[in-house]
Amino acid sequence: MTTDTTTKSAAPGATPGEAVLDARGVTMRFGGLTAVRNVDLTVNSGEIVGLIGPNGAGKTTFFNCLTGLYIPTEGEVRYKGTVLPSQSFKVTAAGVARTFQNIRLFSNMTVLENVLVGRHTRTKEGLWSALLRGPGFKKAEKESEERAMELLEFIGLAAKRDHLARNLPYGEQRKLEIARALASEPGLLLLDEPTAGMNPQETRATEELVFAIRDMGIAVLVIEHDMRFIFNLCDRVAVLVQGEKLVEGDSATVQGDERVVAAYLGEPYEDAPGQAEVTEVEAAEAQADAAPRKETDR
Ligand SMILES: Nc1ncnc2c1ncn2[C@@H]1O[C@H](COP(=O)(O)OP(=O)(O)OP(=O)(O)O)[C@@H](O)[C@H]1O
Repeated sequence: MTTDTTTKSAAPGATPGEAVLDARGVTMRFGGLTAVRNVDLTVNSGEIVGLIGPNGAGKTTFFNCLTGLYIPTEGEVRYKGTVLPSQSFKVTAAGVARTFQNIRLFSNMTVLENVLVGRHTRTKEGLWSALLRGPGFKKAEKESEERAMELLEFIGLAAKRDHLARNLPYGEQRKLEIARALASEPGLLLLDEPTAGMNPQETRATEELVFAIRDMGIAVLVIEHDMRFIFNLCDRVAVLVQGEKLVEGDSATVQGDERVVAAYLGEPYEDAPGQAEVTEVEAAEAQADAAPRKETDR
């Protein structure tokens, strides 16, 4: 594989407690369907924030708006005070990394190579330098490999550095995705259902891993359906229902909120959308399903 180079830093670090992510009024429409409506969300440095909601609530769409996969129809997303660019590789270079709901590894590359790929936004050697493999390139390549190995040690996959990604058990593939995201040296990590398909033991290990990532100084925003995982892990939890933020608060507040229970059980709650709005959304969804979808992770 080609790579690399000298480490470049992302945006300067946020002061403890300052907003790392500040999303304001984010709205995403697909034709007549409003998948995300006027959502505000902040993630402060040192925080782990959870984003929950029933299926189809707009969680992944919101993530896609934060990471440049979608350009929000309305609203603004700032990372450490600066408006994020609208292309995903620039968002990663700015300091926001993510994993996907469906694992997206380079399955025919080794574990180490997958992590090295994640470092490309932090390297600055040009094409000629890489082709000529001069001393600058070799030094940078060595540094990059050392950093990749540190990350593999951190997530517990160093012994499998030369295994093909596709031969790893499912839980380890998910860990490798996290290591690859960390390789871009982010200040904010977005995890989309990191424990999907994991057994309880793997889920507990992932919980520990996310705490360790937070302790490294990386703020975390996580989508997850596993409520025990979310409520153990998160300093704050926001609940999306039908594209809107219904509630936000600490775990106890959210768990005790009857509107959240109602949203999950499908029961009506005060100010719930009326039947006319529900019918409108269903019609728009049917129309969106019939239309060709953009080639993204959904
Ligand atoms: N590219 C797209 N084009 C049209 N509609 C879309 C697109 N992506 C998502 N949607 C619609 O937007 C709504 C929100 O979907 P989204 O995947 O963001 O929800 P989610 O909360 O992540 O769901 P889940 O928990 O099932 O993953 C759904 O009605 C979905 O069908």
